[in-house]
Amino acid sequence: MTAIDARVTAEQNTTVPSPFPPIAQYAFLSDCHTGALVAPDGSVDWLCVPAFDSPSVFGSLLDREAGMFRFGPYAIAHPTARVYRPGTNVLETTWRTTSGWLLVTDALIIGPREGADTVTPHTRPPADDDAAHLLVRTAVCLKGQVELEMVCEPVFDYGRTPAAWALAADDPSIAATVNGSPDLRLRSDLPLGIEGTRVRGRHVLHAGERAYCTLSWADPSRVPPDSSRAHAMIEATTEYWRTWLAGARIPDHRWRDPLQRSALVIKGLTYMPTGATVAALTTSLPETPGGERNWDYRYTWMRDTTFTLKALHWLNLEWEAEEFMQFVADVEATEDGSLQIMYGIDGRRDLTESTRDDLSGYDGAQPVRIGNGAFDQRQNDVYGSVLASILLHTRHSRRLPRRLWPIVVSQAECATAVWQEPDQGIWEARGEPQHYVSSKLMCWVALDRAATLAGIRGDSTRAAAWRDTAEQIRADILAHGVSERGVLRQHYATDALDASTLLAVLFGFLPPHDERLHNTVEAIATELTEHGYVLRYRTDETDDGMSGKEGTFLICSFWLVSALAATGRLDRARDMMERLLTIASPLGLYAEEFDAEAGRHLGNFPQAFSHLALIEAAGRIILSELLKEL
Ligand SMILES: OC[C@H]1O[C@H](O[C@H]2O[C@H](CO)[C@@H](O)[C@H](O)[C@H]2O)[C@H](O)[C@@H](O)[C@@H]1O
Repeated sequence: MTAIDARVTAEQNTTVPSPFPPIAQYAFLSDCHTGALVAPDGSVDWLCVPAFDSPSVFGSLLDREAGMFRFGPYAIAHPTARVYRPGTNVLETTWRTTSGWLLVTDALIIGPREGADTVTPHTRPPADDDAAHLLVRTAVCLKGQVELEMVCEPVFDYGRTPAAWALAADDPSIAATVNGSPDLRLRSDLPLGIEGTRVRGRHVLHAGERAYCTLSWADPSRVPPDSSRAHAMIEATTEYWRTWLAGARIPDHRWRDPLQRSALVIKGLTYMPTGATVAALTTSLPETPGGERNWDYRYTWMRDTTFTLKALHWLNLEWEAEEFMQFVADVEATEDGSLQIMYGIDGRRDLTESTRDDLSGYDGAQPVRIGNGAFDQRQNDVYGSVLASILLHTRHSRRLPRRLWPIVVSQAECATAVWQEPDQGIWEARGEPQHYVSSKLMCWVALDRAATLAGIRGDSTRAAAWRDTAEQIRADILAHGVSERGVLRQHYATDALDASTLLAVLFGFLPPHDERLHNTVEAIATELTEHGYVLRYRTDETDDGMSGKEGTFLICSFWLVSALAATGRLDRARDMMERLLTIASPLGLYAEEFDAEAGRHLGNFPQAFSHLALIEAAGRIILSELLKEL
């Protein structure tokens, strides 16, 4: 049975339909300060303002009582079609009712203010002139007539504080919250009425007629006063995204659409004020349906972001690398000079985790976590991720910025100091520390890249010392990290497999023809897969401190594609890539995991990890195809 067949069967067998839409049914909007998830019925079920990691005002994603904002035809829940405007994060939803057709367009507004210079692909937008802190929703009746409904019911602080509204005394088309944090301002050309904690508007549109509503949480001067300005702002936002995307070098290939969508998702997960990226838009979408593997991903992991830069590099998008290097240069290291494994998007260090037991969780998956307890973990792969991206950036820009050299030195020293120590590993296991092979091989990456950087800087003493340490690490891994059958292990005390050892291929730890690499890739492809998709490890073989079985991990599946391509098995790589592309959400998005049994996405959404690995996998195959043609 294919994954799609399984999904159809699972849906047919469901007797009581869940009130929560499947994760993959959500559309993603972004203004590079925050993002929204729009359900198929036209309801914004997730929005945190003003920033990605702020408390939610619309939190129906995690509890049906925690706030929503619907704009669509009255009493109709299923749209006819949903698409992004090509090359943008602007959503268009088409509805067919018994009496007519309606088109709704949704965007979080981003781009230069009116009158400001147009943004060109490689020019940074003027400071804080990027997001209008405004959600704009427009509707046009395409045919016949349609009764349009708007219901706006925010609940502040993750569903804790219902909104109190007041209509503006001088303008009844404006409703503002009077107890909000921040204050919200709703404007529409529909007649507005306050019903307790919600504002509602309803109106019949005839063919050719338009309507709009906007919700703002900052500067009221940027709120469009009428439908035509609302429409113009959506056009400007469309232009903004297309202009940004035009700066990417995306090959003219059949995978152009998924590559573009992935680039737009990653850019949409970037917090423009600091250049940090969030790992995903959401918190606590479950990795195990109904289970406890629920995490808050609205933070910046050094690992995730540096992998992101590597992916953007494939698309020649270097501006983001420049921004993130500045973020790295600015963040505060810990006392021993090491970087934390993750930070807040504003660079803050304390991400203490708490649970919100008053929320039902997505489809009953509890707890809902705010903050992430992994923030002070020791994960020794981080130094390698950071140094690999500094080297990539240096090669691309043909210079090693002076401000980055102290980071090179401190990260190389940290890797030297810790590579022999056990850690929590790349998967942030909450069990006992172990000698994870992928952590050690990323320490090898750290010293290998640091040695190259020292050579570029002309520091031959450090270059030689770091090269020497890199060789010691390599020897240690080959002595203790390879099982008797010649496969890289998860950690030194087990023969269990772990998909993170595929990083040995991706970071060039051994030459591509090395037998141990081939054995590892084959073992993962055949023994660590479900329906052809890759698990990061088997939860029954690994103590990660959690209960419940999780889905297959999408980054690992794309890593396998990259590894197959890098080790010369191009046909298999291509086949697997095509299969992975078929399981994208209807709008081309990926969550963190895929439940291959039930054919559904699991975990936080959309997830940078999955999209960045898609870009690298596609890039490697396309490059190999080109090289073969030469
Ligand atoms: O599975 C346990 C851990 O899961 C999360 O970590 C995962 O997401 C991170 C962000 O994308 C990624 O960097 C890491 O490699 C993944 O394992 C969660 O954030 C952890 O707290 C949790 O222990």
